[in-house]
Amino acid sequence: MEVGFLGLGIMGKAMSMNLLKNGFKVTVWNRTLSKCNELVEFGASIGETPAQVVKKCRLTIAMLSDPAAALSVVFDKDGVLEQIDSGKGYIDMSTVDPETSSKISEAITSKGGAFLEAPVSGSKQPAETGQLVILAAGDKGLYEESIPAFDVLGKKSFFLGQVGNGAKMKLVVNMIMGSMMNAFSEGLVLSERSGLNPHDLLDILDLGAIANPMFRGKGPAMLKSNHSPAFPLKHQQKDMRLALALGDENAVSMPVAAAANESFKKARSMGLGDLDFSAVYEILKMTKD
Ligand SMILES: NC(=O)C1=CN([C@@H]2O[C@H](COP(=O)(O)OP(=O)(O)OC[C@H]3O[C@@H](n4cnc5c(N)ncnc54)[C@H](OP(=O)(O)O)[C@@H]3O)[C@@H](O)[C@H]2O)C=CC1
Ligand SMILES: O=CCCC(=O)O
Repeated sequence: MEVGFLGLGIMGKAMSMNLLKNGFKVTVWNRTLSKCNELVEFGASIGETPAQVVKKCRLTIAMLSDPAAALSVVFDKDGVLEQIDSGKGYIDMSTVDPETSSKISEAITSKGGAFLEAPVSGSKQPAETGQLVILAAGDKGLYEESIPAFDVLGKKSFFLGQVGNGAKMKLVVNMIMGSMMNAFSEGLVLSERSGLNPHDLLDILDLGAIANPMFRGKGPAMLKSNHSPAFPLKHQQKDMRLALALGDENAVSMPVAAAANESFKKARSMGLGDLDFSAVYEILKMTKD
């Protein structure tokens, strides 16, 4: 199957590589076109614009940084809208808010195309090994047609109904994750400052009711101040902001998430946005009496 792929950042590169390795023909585009070269070495073709990719492929997947990028790739000159038509599908796997997703959906479907939002849970390594969790919503027919690709990209796909539900689910999950990362970081700092060995804390957490892959996977690197980016902090802060807006719309009080968002914002303002979101630990560590 010929698949187009727009956006070759941390996630898009790993996902498109996975499709190539599993026998899909892939045509890639990235705003910084030089990032396509590595994929070409593995057999990908290059589309010079999003429109060219859509013209060539029946299915096009996008994995872009944020709502502004997702909208730009669809609506700007040489964008997806110029070539989408009936018989073609567009799948946006970026993490965006439901309003952005709905805007894109309306534009695509008004030109006869099919649209699916399909944000993912899971980071760089699950993207490399095809272990993502796919949170799809929108056109059911396109979802079914996309299952061979989703089976390569993920370990499980959910179809959540109408457009917006995938985006909302993803924001809820990441809101919880961002809050957990803050609580975890505070716990590491508290253990160190109160004279405990934080490595003992990691071992104890891992044996108890709140053991989880995030603490297990990131804890040891955090204690070495290694925040090599798997999930950039700037994207986690974007997700907290979008989740808080969803909370506003639904009159849900979220003081824990709001506090976590402040920590991520502070970390961004200190230039840590391109590091892993675990770097929020560094700003909590800086707080002194
Ligand atoms: N990293 C992770 O663990 C996960 C990330 N996500 C979500 O997936 C999406 C991608 O994340 P990730 O790969 O980490 O992000 P990166 O920052 O590594 O990549 C972002 C991509 O978006 C492109 N881009 C940014 N702005 C624009 C624009 N205005 N027009 C066109 N392209 C643009 C970048 O192009 P260029 O190379 O030119 O800068 C790049 O291809 C985000 O929505 C993120 O929240 C979801 C699950 C996990
Ligand atoms: O959006 C990013 C999610 C990262 C993860 O699920 O580990």
